[in-house]
Amino acid sequence: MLEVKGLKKTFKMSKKQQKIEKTKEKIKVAVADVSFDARPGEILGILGANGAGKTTTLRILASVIKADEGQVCLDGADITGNLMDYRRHIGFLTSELKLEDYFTPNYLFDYFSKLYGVGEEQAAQRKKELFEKFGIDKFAEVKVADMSTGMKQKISLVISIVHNPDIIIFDEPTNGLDVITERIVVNFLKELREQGKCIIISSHIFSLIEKICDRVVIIIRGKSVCCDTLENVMAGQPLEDRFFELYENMEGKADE
Ligand SMILES: Nc1ncnc2c1ncn2[C@@H]1O[C@H](COP(=O)(O)OP(=O)(O)OP(=O)(O)O)[C@@H](O)[C@H]1O
Repeated sequence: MLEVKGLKKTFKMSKKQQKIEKTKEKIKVAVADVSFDARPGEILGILGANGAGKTTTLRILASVIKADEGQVCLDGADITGNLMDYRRHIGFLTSELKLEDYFTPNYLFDYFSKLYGVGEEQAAQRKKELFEKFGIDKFAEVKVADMSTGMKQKISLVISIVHNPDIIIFDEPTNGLDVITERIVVNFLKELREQGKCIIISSHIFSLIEKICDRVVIIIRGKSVCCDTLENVMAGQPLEDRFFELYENMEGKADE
């Protein structure tokens, strides 16, 4: 089980950012207080508006950046105790990932398999399976530059899990995808859940969270305001209505 306790993360604001956000504050609190847990065999959805702190939370979880405060524990042990070992357990798909134009899917898959120390035979078998599943096989030798956005997204997804991790962290996994690719990705996430993987996705799309998540964390202005089963979070209402109820509640508190 992955436990996230009291995360806080601040960033220094650039002059440009201060101008955009119309503030003189030098520090941006991206994550103020986030706690939740994620379990094997479930899809946990992190729901929040733009700028709520979802990506920052996932980057901390994926050990790309360090929290200022708080802890991430895997099966009771703080991940900072053995980061290299922890990283073998996780696959991270970030919406910020840019694939270099001149590489091919074949090259990228082999490169990342070697990086994760996956044996050649095992990597070849996994590549065949994943490329077939996502329809990448026909494009295996085509350069990224000549691919559609959907195909690039599928390649990014596949290379993030070359090492068959048991914790899968996907930031906005269906963003920018056409309906067919979205369906393939959603079905794949459900398949991974059946295999007992622990899946954490972030999204601002209510219908996606309602469709596939078992449990939900709602982040509002950097704070996790709930972490419970989808049914309990919804409390008999559409998720969107429930979200705005919690949102208005937080806004009210901020005005006090
Ligand atoms: N490196 C950084 N430097 C300064 N501010 C940052 C940095 N990263 C994030 N922020 C700010 O922190 C806040 C939370 O950002 P984050 O990307 O975590 O939100 P998000 O919920 O993922 O939103 P979105 O859906 O728009 O990506 C935003 O206001 C963002 O501008």
